[in-house]
Amino acid sequence: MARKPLIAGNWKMNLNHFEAIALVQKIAFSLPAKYFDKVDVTVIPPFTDIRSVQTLVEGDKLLLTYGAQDVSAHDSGAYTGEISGAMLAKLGCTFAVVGHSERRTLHGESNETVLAKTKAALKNGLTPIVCIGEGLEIREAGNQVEYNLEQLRGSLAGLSADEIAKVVVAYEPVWAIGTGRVATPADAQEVCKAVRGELATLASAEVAAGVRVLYGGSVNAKNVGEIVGQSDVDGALVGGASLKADEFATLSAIAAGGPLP
Ligand SMILES: O=C[C@H](O)COP(=O)(O)O
Repeated sequence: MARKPLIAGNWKMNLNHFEAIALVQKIAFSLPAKYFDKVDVTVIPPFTDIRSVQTLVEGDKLLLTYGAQDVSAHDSGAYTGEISGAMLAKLGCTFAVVGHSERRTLHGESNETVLAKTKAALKNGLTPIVCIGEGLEIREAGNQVEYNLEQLRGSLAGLSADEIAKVVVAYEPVWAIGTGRVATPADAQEVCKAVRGELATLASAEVAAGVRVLYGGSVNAKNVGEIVGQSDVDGALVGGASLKADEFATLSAIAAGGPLP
């Protein structure tokens, strides 16, 4: 099954809502409609920017989508600082990132938490981008496939095949995030292929063939072509390079198969 590539720009804790508007305007200017037949492009700003991005995207009928960097596992109530899936859906979000390694490491999120957030996203019609990824020690010991599949099983445990069909998986080796040390295309393919195999076991071969599996970790305009050229890599979760309009538009165009903007 042909899977449309997805380029998701995770801004992390960068850019206020004025800067968000400027960046989205520049990206949209560089990526006219023809690209969107071949690639889905989404931006994942901080929560405080989402309303401004919504106004711009809806007002100017832009074809890029947007999402959130996290979602609460809870529906509503006394959860200070949390943002619910219903709130994000009301803001027109398409995606919610769950289980990013920075949440797992810095905020102690377990697979159980990630699973609860994945369910909350699905319940509210958001597409969860479920992140998995090994640290350097695991990679150096050669246990990356086993480790990632365990995270995947834990993060999707008990979901139905229909639910799994609605998920995007992002493989992000922790040692490649923000370090400039990108995994080789073969490294990315190895784990993404194993992820697809595991999805076939968890759901079905048909579902696995339709789920988009992204790679993330120091992706930029120079390396994206080779990475998304791998048969089981369906796009990228981009951090640093998503903050530069020209570079993000260029790497999105490359994922679309060109031409360069
Ligand atoms: O979510 C994005 C990833 O953490 C990758 O970040 P990076 O492209 O800055 O390495």
